[in-house]
Amino acid sequence: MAYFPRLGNYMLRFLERMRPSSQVPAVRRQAAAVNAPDLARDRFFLLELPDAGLAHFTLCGDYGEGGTDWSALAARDPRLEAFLLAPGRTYSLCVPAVPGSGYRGRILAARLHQHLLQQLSRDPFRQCELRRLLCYSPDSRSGITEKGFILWDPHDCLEIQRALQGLLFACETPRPQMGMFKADHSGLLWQRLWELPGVVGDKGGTFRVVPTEEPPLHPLVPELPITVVFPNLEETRKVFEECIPFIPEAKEILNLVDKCPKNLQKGRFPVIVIEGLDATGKTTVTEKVSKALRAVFLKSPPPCVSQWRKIFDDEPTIIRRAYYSLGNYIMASEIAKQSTQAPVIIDRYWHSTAAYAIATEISGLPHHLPPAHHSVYQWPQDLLRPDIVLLLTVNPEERIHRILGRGMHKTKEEIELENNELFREKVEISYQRMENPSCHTVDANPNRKVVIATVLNIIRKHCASL
Ligand SMILES: Nc1ncnc2c1ncn2[C@@H]1O[C@H](COP(=O)(O)OP(=O)(O)O)[C@@H](O)[C@H]1O
Ligand SMILES: Nc1ccn([C@H]2C[C@H](O)[C@@H](COP(=O)(O)OP(=O)(O)O)O2)c(=O)n1
Repeated sequence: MAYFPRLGNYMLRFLERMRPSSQVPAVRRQAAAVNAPDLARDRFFLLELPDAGLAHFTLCGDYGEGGTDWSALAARDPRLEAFLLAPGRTYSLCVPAVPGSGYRGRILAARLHQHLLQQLSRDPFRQCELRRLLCYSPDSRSGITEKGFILWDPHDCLEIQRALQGLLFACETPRPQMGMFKADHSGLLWQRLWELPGVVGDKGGTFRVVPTEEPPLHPLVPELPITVVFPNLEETRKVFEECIPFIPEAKEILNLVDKCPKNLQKGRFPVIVIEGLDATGKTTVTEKVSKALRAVFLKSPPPCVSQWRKIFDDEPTIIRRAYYSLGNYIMASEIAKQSTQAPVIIDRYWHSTAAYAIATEISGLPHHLPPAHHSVYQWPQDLLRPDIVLLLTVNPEERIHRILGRGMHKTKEEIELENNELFREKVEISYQRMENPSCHTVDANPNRKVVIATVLNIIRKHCASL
């Protein structure tokens, strides 16, 4: 018992009980046939497959009541089976929602999810493959989503099972729910939920994994405005207030927000935003263009909050995105002030906050992103608007060439961007769907001189005073 010496024999006996039998017990299947099993209609799951496709399934309770959709029970999805029944052992882990507690519950669940992610990225789990799992209600109005993982251990080590047990025991209630997948003698896929001894309310059981159709909208889309793309300052503020007990810097940032004047007005000079993925040339362009236009150059997040950036970058997305969002509101008061004196050029603003948040949150392929004109692509009503936003785009090879040429320390997100062409595509599509103001796309592949001339040309055409 390398991991949990205190649990001793008790744990060993428990683990022994949890090792699955080679077949789903016949009595269960018989009971299912007699008692007319019901699909667990309130819990659907979404699994991100290795090719970034999404597979959806639900669980069929073996003692359910009500109408039985036998055709659905017989349904099979070869992609799901290939992944969940790969040689070795596949586990599922889902962080339960904290019911009825608003942002507080979401933040607690997000922190537990982040904690599990950190643990599952360490030894002994390094030998395993980890994928995103989402539990959702098929009725998007009624349900709160729960995030989790699928963990594939290609070697089916007892050490991994023990370590997972330890993770569960170490979590406070409500504990994550764990299960593992198994084929019966006819190759049908089942999930067996783990039952924790001594924990009231933890139900085990074996359930048929039934593939379901992809819903018209990615299940996370309806809740984006309360999870990562907050529609206004008041909502963002609420998230940060809940963070104060465990991140004291949240209070300092809220104090800065409170010092900003209300009902900001832009000055008479134009406000220009330069957007784009990392290494598309934003810094190069903003520096040269601000010189040419004698403009004030601003970078977001602003210096008064960027000292805490690392702290918030390490937090779950709900907190991280609230940090960048508040940074924009603080930035707005500087824009209002400076634009009374001179043109203002800004390296990133709201469009970065929204585009990165959407692309990170929505798993799968570009067609899973929220459809064009969705509310998450709209500029917040209470945030000072720029006059023009330019989006620099370069092809993936050129961008990687520039990143390598720069040779600087790369952030986790930059590495992900390099490795993950799909993520890059999703950020860029999200940028291009932004509205009021939308982005003017600039081909930034040519040499610096050409790109700067193009940018100046667009700005001068758009802003008559320049
Ligand atoms: N048009 C261009 N052609 C070639 N290299 C460029 C061009 N624009 C910028 N670079 C180089 O690419 C790298 C990334 O540019 P940078 O302005 O820092 O991008 P960002 O601010 O978008 O991350 C830098 O080394 C920069 O000198
Ligand atoms: N206003 C802003 C600015 C940055 N962000 C986020 C979006 C990405 O996660 C990172 C990118 O910032 P980073 O400083 O790495 O980008 P550049 O180096 O300027 O290309 O910050 C944001 O959400 N809102």
